[in-house]
Amino acid sequence: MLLSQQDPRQTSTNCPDSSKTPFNSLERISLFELRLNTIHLGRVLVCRTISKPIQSAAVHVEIEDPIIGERSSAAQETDVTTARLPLYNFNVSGVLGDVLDIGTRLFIRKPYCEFDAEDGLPMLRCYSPDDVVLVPNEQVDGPLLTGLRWSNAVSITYGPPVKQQSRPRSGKIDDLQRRGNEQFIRKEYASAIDSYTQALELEPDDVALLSNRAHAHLQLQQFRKALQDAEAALKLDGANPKARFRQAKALYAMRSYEEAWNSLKMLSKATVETQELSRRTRQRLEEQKNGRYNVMSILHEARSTWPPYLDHSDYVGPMRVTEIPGKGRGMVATKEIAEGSLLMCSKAFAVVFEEKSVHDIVIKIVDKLKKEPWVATELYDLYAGPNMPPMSTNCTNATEAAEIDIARITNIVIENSFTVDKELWTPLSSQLLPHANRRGVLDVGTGLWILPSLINHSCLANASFFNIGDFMFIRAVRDLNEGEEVCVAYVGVLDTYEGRTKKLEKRNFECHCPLCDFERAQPEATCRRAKLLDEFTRMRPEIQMGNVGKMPRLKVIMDEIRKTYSTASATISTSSRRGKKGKKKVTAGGVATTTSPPAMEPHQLPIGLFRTLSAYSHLNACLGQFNQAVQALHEAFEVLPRIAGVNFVRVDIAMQIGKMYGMLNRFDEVGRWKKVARKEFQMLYGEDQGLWKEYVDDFDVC
Ligand SMILES: C[S@@+](CC[C@H](N)C(=O)[O-])C[C@H]1O[C@@H](n2cnc3c(N)ncnc32)[C@H](O)[C@@H]1O
Repeated sequence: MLLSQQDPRQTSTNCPDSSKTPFNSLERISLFELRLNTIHLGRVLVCRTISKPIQSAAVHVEIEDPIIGERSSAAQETDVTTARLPLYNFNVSGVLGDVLDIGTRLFIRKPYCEFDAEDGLPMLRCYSPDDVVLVPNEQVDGPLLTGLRWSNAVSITYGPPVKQQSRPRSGKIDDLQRRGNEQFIRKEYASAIDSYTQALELEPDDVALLSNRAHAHLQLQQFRKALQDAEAALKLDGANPKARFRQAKALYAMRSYEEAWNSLKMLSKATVETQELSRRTRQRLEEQKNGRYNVMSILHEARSTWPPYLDHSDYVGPMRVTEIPGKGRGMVATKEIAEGSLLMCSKAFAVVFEEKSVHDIVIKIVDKLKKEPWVATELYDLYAGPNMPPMSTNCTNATEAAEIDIARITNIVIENSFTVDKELWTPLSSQLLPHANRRGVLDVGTGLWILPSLINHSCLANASFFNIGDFMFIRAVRDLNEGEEVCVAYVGVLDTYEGRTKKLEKRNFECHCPLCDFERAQPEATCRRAKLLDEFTRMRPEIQMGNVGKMPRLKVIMDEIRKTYSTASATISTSSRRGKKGKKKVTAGGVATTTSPPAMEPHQLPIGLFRTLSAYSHLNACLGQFNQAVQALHEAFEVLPRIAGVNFVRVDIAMQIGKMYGMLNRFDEVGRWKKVARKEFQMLYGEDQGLWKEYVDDFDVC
């Protein structure tokens, strides 16, 4: 509404006016023309209500202007001006909702408009009930109504009531409907559905029954059935607002946001419920189309909801599913993708938030299949292990039961599920870094996500994932070439070759990432390194406690690990240079089969040194030898390139280096390393300022 600011309580005209002045002698004014804080004497506002009235200190209702003149039907919906109207001293004999039903036309004398003290939005005021007249529905014409048309938002036919052509409803149907309604109010939704169904058997074309049954299905989260009923009702009466709203609600719940939006557009935006659903639908479309998520607010949402099942859209970046030789299906980039880009956001198919057995999530999935049988198609399409060939099912009908194959579901969970964290910062850093002890060990659960399940593993993964509640976000941690395979890490790269291989063996495959191939080709050096790291692992608790007596042995272990790499690199081609990008192997099908190469060749990545360097830095810091401590951290940062799965460690290390420089009064370096940490952080979580601040505050506390 366009409003011009004037002095409070100013009158717009000197024209004498009283509550007795006949309406027909007043000049009509539109909402659009109203000036702020002005009593428009001699004027009358003709409008109609577009929401149900709410009774508090005043009766509150929303109104809209009529459409004046010829305008296209597309313009009608968007050009209509609406406003809020509190009616004080408005005494009603009878049910308020009946007296002031949606679509009631009002004449308002001396309209006055001001800003609401609470929310600062403009609204109309009407203190005297004599200044408001309700125009009966039957009255079509009259001087003030001449030439007025209304928007399509509220579909009401004005004029004398049309004689119903349809045959009268039998008393039995009325009884069944009443029973259904009572059951609905008692939240006995299944029984209500039963009653409406019995009534519909007698009268299949009853709009109210279909719409009510849709409502009951919505309560039971039987969205497809709700949609079927709402659509059947709309076929009989396309202007039925309840059926339309239920159609939109079902479509929203089924994550068909575009269709939900189209449905909402056909409906009045007047009610609070409709407006709220429209707002949420627009947000979901923005997320789905542009991958724009407010991560911080999603985090707040997850922290204030239990269980944190969140209401957000899925997003898929420039990637496609394709066959990857030796790996089954996988995902590849369809164009060059910059590091830090969001690749995917996905809502879990099923999730348990506490540490529970596989059985618990299987039960959840079975429940879901019973409620929404059509989701079986995407579930059974997932990899179910080497001994279970793919199963195709095409369960599209809401009433059709999905085949419940417990053995297959169990296998699918084992092969595809991800661990679920309750908080964002992974516990990995607190295990590795003695200084970093933030939120402690996190409660973990298990989740199954459909599209992320098609992403294969690499120890040198280029995509990292994290979850907030039941939402998974996946980002590229390095630049990706077009056609390059997108991989996440199923196991941590800081584990030894043997450790990683054993874990992957359980999943029935052997990893052929450049690091695994390199370590496999150097069995002696790899085995020696594993033994040294084993010894280090045993010493680590004491190192973490600050036992500086362990320093000499730690130094020996570190030097020995360093040697295992120099032996290996002497026997491996030394043609690759530091910083050189790896080459893609392109198959006949044109698909790159390598994962994104890290900045260095594997034998130049002495990743196994990382943990000892970090521990060595810690002991030096305990001795107050900050120069040596910071030097070791620098090396730790160098030996661990940006690899998904452990990249949070780089954020931590960069922060540690900054902190250490602070001890040395090198404040220029403090700022520089904070920037480095910020960049690493953005690779994982995007550019959310609030999230970064929370992390920094957390870090400063420890
Ligand atoms: C979560 S699924 C990944 C999608 C799967 N490739 C598919 O076709 O549905 C995990 C399975 O994919 C295969 N896989 C994943 N990463 C692999 C890799 N690096 N090398 C070989 N097979 C791999 C293994 O069979 C593994 O058990």
